[in-house]
Order: sequence, then C-alpha cells, then structure tokens
Amino acid sequence: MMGAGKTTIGRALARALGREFIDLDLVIEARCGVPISHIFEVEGEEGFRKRETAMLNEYATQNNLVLATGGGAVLAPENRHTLKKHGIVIYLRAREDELYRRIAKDRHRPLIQTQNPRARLNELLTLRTPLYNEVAHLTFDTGSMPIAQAVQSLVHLLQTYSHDHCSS
Ligand SMILES: Nc1ncnc2c1ncn2[C@@H]1O[C@H](COP(=O)(O)OP(=O)(O)OP(=O)(O)O)[C@@H](O)[C@H]1O
Ligand SMILES: O=C(O)C1=C[C@@H](O)[C@@H](O)[C@H](O)C1
Ligand SMILES: [Mg+2]
Repeated sequence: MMGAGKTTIGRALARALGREFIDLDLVIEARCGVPISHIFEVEGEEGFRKRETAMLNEYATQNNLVLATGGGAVLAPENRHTLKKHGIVIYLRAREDELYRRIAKDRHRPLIQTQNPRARLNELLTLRTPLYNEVAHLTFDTGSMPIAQAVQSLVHLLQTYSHDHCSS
C-alpha cells in the first residue's frame, strides 16, 4: 500500500542483496518525463494503469532485481498473475494509522488528494487487502521498526523462503 515502504525498504533491500533496484513508479516517471500526478491529470487512473502494466511486464521477467511496484499494481488480475509467476512477492504490511501518518502530507500521491484522505485510505485498504494477501508469497509487518532492521529481517525471511521453495 502507499506508504508501506516499498521504495524505501526496497532500495535498501536491493543494496543488502547486491541486486539492482527498480521502482516501477520511478521508471514510469523517468520514461514519461513527468510526475505520476501529471499522468493521472492528463490520462486519468486508467491511462496510468496501462503504463504500469506495460512496465511490470517489461521488468518482471528480469532476474536478480528487487522490484517495487506501485500500491495499486495488484488491482489488475493480469498483474497479479505476472507478479506471482515471476517473483517472490513480499507484501509489506503496515497499520492504517501508520500509513496515514507517513503519507498524509505528501502531495505526490494523487489517489489521496481528496477532501477526506483518511476515509479514502480506508476505502483503498478495504478493497486491496484481499488482493495483497492473494498475491503475496511472504507478508512482512513493518510496524515502526527502523529501515535497517526491516531489511535484516527480510533478508533472513527470503533466505528461508528460497531454501524451502526454490530448487537452485
Ligand atoms: N518502516 C518504516 N518506518 C518509518 N518510516 C517509514 C518506514 N517505511 C517507510 N517510511 C517512510 O514513509 C514514507 C513513505 O515510504 P515509501 O515512499 O517508501 O512508501 P511506498 O510504499 O513506496 O509508497 P508509494 O506506493 O506511494 O510509492 C517515506 O517518508 C518513508 O521514509
Ligand atoms: O496506491 C496506488 O494506487 C498508487 C501508489 C503509488 O505508488 C503510485 O503508483 C500511484 O500514485 C498509485
Ligand atoms: Mg514508492
């Protein structure tokens, strides 16, 4: 979900694993040359989602990446299938009040630029939580732990998962 730490923790996790980090939101902004909020203004959410799916398809099959998606990438069944098929998907979970505290003042998240962002966040979480659960191979509660500690735990979680599920 927005504010769960995909960009922050994802980048630090990639560094710890010695892998390249790709953040789909940043890739879309770099390719389009405008912020995501601008894409929402011009093309609506639908236009943004098409770009998101195209970028996910481009990067999901690459090896040795830590890939951070946007918070809404799970909405399309096609994307959920792609993520599950090609990756080890980590659902970074945080409580609603913690998410709100992190993102409330950020004007770069178009979906919460409403009269009542807290209610909007609640709506989005209600809709998406089952989808995050559906697509996740692993779930990790970020709580309020420092980023470095979260990364250490995730490295351990991934090692255990790979040992149990991956043949090579
Ligand atoms: N575990 C954490 N503890 C405290 N603050 C955090 C934690 N994870 C992220 N943050 C802070 O919360 C804010 C949002 O984090 P970040 O941008 O990484 O979220 P995101 O999941 O990438 O969101 P989006 O879907 O909007 O891209 C940042 O200011 C970041 O520093
Ligand atoms: O949760 C969402 O739907 C979004 C989250 C961000 O990462 C961006 O992908 C965009 O602002 C939409
Ligand atoms: Mg992000």
